[in-house]
Amino acid sequence: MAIKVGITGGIGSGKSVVSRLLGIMGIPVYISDIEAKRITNTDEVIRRELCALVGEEVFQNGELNRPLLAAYMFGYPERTKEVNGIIHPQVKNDFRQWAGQLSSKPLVGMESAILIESGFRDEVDVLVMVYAPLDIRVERAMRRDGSSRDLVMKRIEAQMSDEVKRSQADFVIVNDDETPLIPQVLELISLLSKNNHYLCSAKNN
Ligand SMILES: CC(C)(COP(=O)(O)OP(=O)(O)OC[C@H]1O[C@@H](n2cnc3c(N)ncnc32)[C@H](O)[C@@H]1O)[C@@H](O)C(=O)NCCC(=O)NCCS
Ligand SMILES: Nc1ncnc2c1ncn2[C@@H]1O[C@H](COP(=O)(O)OP(=O)(O)OP(=O)(O)O)[C@@H](O)[C@H]1O
Repeated sequence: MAIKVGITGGIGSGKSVVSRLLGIMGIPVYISDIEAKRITNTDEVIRRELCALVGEEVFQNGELNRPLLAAYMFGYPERTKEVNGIIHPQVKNDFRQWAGQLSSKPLVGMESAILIESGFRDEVDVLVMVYAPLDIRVERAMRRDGSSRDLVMKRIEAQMSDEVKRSQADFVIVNDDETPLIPQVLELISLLSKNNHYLCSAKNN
């Protein structure tokens, strides 16, 4: 049975970078943002419920109108809760199926900015928080998405505070543009893979 590692952290903290490093090290990672988008575009129940909540225009030419949904929900906590309530249960089912197919792997990951808020804490065995100071996160997200500060701040307000995230995490990876990132990821992997041996002995083959 694979050990399931949750990777969380606020927008711009560097979860995707950490997930990419894990991927390079042979650890499959379920990227919730990507999978949530795929599921939202293909699941008929989600489509029907989102149309009923937001309006038919939330899908355009069969595809989710992301800027429209983002404008509808971010900045309105009640709306965010309703949208999450439509999408997240399906993501949870999908993650379970995905992880089930990879049960022979020693480690698998699940990345989500809102892993705890969406009720995924119990789906993972170990929770890692990727931390970066707020000002750095905002600058990174603005640069990456070409977004305004206001848009980034609205998303941050829809996410749990770093303090609460940290209190639920087992490990913290600091990604503050100063602390070297790769040694932390390597140490995490080696800690979680104590009984796994990837390297073959040259003598015994
Ligand atoms: C609102 C949507 C359409 C906006 O799409 P867009 O391409 O602009 O953003 P993207 O999905 O790449 O998300 C970027 C970042 O926004 C933040 N974010 C996304 N969804 C949420 C949310 N429901 N609550 C808080 N923060 C969120 C995360 O930090 C995320 O990494 C999209 O984020 C979405 O469908 N969200 C609902 C599904 C969801 O909760 N996804 C998050 C993981 S399950
Ligand atoms: N250590 C780093 N050095 C240089 N750039 C970095 C570093 N960490 C992150 N970045 C850059 O900052 C931006 C945000 O990082 P990333 O996409 O990994 O954040 P995230 O936590 O996945 O955010 P989101 O919640 O929006 O998905 C990206 O453009 C990424 O390349």
